[in-house]
Amino acid sequence: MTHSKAVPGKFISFEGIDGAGKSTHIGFVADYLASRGKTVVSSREPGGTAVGEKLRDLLLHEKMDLETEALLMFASRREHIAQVIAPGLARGDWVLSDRFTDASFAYQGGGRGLDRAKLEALENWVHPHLQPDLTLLFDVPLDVARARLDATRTLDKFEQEQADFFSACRKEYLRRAAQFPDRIVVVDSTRSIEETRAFLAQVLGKLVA
Ligand SMILES: Nc1ncnc2c1ncn2[C@@H]1O[C@H](COP(=O)(O)OP(=O)(O)OP(=O)(O)O)[C@@H](O)[C@H]1O
Ligand SMILES: Cc1cn([C@H]2C[C@H](O)[C@@H](COP(=O)(O)O)O2)c(=O)[nH]c1=O
Repeated sequence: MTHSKAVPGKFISFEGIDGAGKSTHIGFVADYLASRGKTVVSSREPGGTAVGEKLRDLLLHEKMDLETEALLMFASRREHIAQVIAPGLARGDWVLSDRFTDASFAYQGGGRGLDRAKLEALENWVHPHLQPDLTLLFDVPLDVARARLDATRTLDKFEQEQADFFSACRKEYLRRAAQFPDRIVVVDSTRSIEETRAFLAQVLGKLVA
């Protein structure tokens, strides 16, 4: 339990560079948990609330100053915690979030080069006592992620970034996985969807037990 006050619910975040495959597996995780009697809330960042979805639209489509981008990510997060995450955990739900603060360290910190101390200050302000119970970091080489994205959709502002940007994001994600080994589980997302599901079931089995 990584919340300062004991809460009955659990919080799982899903991370990875764009195209790594995390969104594909959130539905599987939700079904797995529901089949074991858990009430599941699935959400995302930026977004997850009415205000957050408006911020998401700005963040994914408008060019802006790097610090504005970081601040808006944390503004969306603050609203998400207040409206969705904290109430869900207090009810005893299992809250699944497609991205959380590791993404700010990876993208605004690693990818864009924002000073890590500024991100830590924002983290300490916005959620001083809340961390996910488990973070699933979907990891793939850049070329695999890019091929998956190119095959599927029109690219947003972040997805249009170049390889060196994603390389720096991935490096920061993996650095954080090494820093927080008890929380972050690296998922080898080069494997097939079926193999990945089997691995996720093993990881979740330990948390549900
Ligand atoms: N293990 C896998 N093997 C092959 N294809 C996969 C695998 N996982 C996901 N895909 C495919 O890759 C594409 C991107 O997956 P997905 O949308 O889950 O990525 P994502 O990490 O959530 O990306 P984003 O962060 O940009 O939303 C989808 O078409 C999905 O079907
Ligand atoms: C939370 C968060 C997200 N981002 C970026 C990462 C992605 O490129 C987009 C979200 O799109 P997705 O398809 O829903 O994953 O936003 C970021 O840069 N910083 C953050 O804190």
